[in-house]
Amino acid sequence: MSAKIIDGKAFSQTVRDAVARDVTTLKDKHGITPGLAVVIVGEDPASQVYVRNKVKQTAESGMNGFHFEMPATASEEDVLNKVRELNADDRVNGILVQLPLPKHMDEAKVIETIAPEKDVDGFHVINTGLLATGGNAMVPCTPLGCIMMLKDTLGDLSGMKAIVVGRSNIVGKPMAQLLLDENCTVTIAHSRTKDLAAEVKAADIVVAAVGRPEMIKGDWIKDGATVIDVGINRIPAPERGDGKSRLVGDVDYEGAAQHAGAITPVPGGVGPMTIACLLRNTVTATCRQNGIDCDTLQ
Ligand SMILES: Nc1nc2c(c(=O)[nH]1)N[C@@H](CN(C=O)c1ccc(C(=O)N[C@@H](CCC(=O)O)C(=O)O)cc1)CN2
Repeated sequence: MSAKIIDGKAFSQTVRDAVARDVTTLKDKHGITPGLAVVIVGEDPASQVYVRNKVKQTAESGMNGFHFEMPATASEEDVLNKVRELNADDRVNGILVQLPLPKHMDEAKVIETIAPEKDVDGFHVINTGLLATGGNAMVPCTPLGCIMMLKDTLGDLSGMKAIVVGRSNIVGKPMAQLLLDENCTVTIAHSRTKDLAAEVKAADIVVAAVGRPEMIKGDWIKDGATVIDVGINRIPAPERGDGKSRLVGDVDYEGAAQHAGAITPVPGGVGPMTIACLLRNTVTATCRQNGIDCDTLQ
């Protein structure tokens, strides 16, 4: 068996095109230009790349972008004050503080300071609570992108067995919730799970979000299963001979592609969908703040 490759780069472009159309309608019919504020603290090189892409794609979609860079030496209070200022700014519909934050800051405190209706990351406890109880939540971008790819690939997910490997607040837990909302039978696996191979083998849908390079082996995958690899791990690549590293996911891609029906690559799978969904969430937040039904925009 050779798996269909789920092209997150191409899919994210269709999401961004739809967002750009919605932004045009918001401007033309409602006189509103959505605004997204991105705050980065410190100089983590990967975060800088992600934020640069967010800022660029915000502008390309026709939204207003507000970009704030703070030094790693900034105090927690400086960051909280920036968030408070953005909460009060009517031009700003969405606020995102890039993670991870420097070690001396309490990430939860920063996230809980963002106004829940502007929390386009969906990390605020109000939004995680709404997601868990079937309310009108802002849904975290990476799980949202994963569920969109799964529905696009498989259609109705109802009754399927899904496993989420990883239980982080920003990916694993909301992912499991979204799969449950699609009527999947969901297992959440983690470092203490016994016989992970057998648990994965039973699943029609495997979402790997464990943060360990190629931990999920190819022969664990059930024939025909759909594999969504959230991992982005940079590992040494001596075979390149140029001293550079390479990116791999949490799944042994070559092995898994022999068994899976469909699989996301790394790079070019889940990653690009994360930023597209951030833009989608900013439009959603703008609509909700202005009493507009988002479904009427297209
Ligand atoms: N406030 C947030 N912080 C972080 C989030 C988040 O959703 N909100 N997620 C990640 C980082 N992230 C977005 O912020 C992100 C990660 C990866 C990609 C991506 O497109 N990856 C590419 C590969 C990029 C590379 O070469 O390194 C891919 O997978 O094709 C986009 C966004 C943590 N922080």
